[in-house]
Amino acid sequence: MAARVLGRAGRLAAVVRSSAVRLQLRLHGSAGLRFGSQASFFPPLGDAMLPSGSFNNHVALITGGGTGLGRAMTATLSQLGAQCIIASRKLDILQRTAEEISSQTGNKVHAVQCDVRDPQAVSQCVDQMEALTGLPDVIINNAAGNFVCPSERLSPNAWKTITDIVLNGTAFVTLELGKRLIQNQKGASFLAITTIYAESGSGFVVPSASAKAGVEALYKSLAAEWGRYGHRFNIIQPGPIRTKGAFSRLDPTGAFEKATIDRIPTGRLGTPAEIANLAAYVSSNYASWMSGAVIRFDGGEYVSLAGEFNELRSVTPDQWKILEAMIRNTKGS
Ligand SMILES: CCCCCCCCCCC/C=C\C=C\C(=O)SCCNC(=O)CCNC(=O)[C@H](O)C(C)(C)COP(=O)(O)OP(=O)(O)OC[C@H]1O[C@@H](n2cnc3c(N)ncnc32)[C@H](O)[C@@H]1OP(=O)(O)O
Ligand SMILES: NC(=O)C1=CN([C@@H]2O[C@H](COP(=O)(O)OP(=O)(O)OC[C@H]3O[C@@H](n4cnc5c(N)ncnc54)[C@H](OP(=O)(O)O)[C@@H]3O)[C@@H](O)[C@H]2O)C=CC1
Repeated sequence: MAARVLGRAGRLAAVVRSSAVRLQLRLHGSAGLRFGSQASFFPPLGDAMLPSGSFNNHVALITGGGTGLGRAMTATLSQLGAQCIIASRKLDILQRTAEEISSQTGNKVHAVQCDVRDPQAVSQCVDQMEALTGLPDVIINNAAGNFVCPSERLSPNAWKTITDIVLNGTAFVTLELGKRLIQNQKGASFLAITTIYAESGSGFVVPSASAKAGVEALYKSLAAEWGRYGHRFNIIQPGPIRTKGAFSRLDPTGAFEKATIDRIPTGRLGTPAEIANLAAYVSSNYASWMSGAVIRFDGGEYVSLAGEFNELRSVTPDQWKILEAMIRNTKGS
């Protein structure tokens, strides 16, 4: 009897061992489900989510509002009734965007040239804004600079350029407006756009990772300190959303796009309209109890990269039968 049981166990172990070799071969050949096919479960919606008029009589400043995600946020806020000011270095681009959005929504978008690295330029930009619209109700710190680069190739000026735009720029805009709003006893919503690797850090974008982490510390700190002046501070960490500015500097050949999509559990990149809806909600009076929040908006990419067993997604149901048998076969060993 014992010999029969041992014989059966031995045969099972042999089957399991040879199946395991086949399984390993197949895994190295990346068998299994294509993760990207899941996108059909998660179609993006493009229309504005909040009720029309949600930002009537509101003024919004969006840095980097001429392009990419900043442009999409400006379009949504403007559609919902806000008077917007967009600020960055390239006045021609700002003016084109402002005219296009104003003509679509019927609400005025103002273009103001400003390099956020220069505190004097920021102060002049706020002077200009005060004259045009008065102080803002909504501030979105969205302007950024970034490029992929091995850290051993970074010059001091490369480091300074990125950290000046991202951390110092955000601080200059936030402090200049904060002080004037406090003086005028006016409350406001501040939102910073960071990135998922502000939390984890990431090689090859080290100045950006360091500066974005600093922005998160700044916003969490001010959420605690300036609530007494009527100010809310929140953070959105976007995952990959195709914009010319980001993709041309982070994946210039396009070689990494497919692998990026494959690791996102919702099987696709985000869209500018989706983050614009989230930014509008966070900046609106519907979110008046939200402050100090860090909202990850990445289709699940962060947790997908973090979990060390997540690669097991490529194991097929048949392969699981084999793995399970192998694991059960360890009983008593
Ligand atoms: C596994 C790979 C996965 C790929 C995934 C696909 C994509 C995923 C997307 C996910 C995105 C996540 C986070 C995104 C964060 C972002 O912030 S994206 C926004 C990007 N947008 C911008 O950067 C717009 C603005 N950028 C610029 O204007 C410029 O790029 C710059 C350089 C930031 C600033 O311009 P400027 O002031 O004119 O500066 P320069 O004088 O040109 O340069 C200053 C110094 O920096 C050095 N430099 C510049 N470029 C590089 C480079 N590519 N490599 C190394 N060094 C560089 C330059 O030489 C200067 O230094 P020196 O004076 O010492 O020479
Ligand atoms: N797209 C993505 O996948 C992700 C984006 N993000 C973040 O989203 C935000 C928007 O990025 P995205 O729209 O993709 O990229 P863009 O390059 O389109 O946006 C960056 C904006 O910042 C402005 N800017 C750059 N330097 C300065 C400066 N010195 N002073 C003032 N404005 C400046 C640029 O305008 P100008 O050149 O006229 O100055 C531009 O409009 C950024 O904060 C980025 O870090 C985060 C994670 C993922």
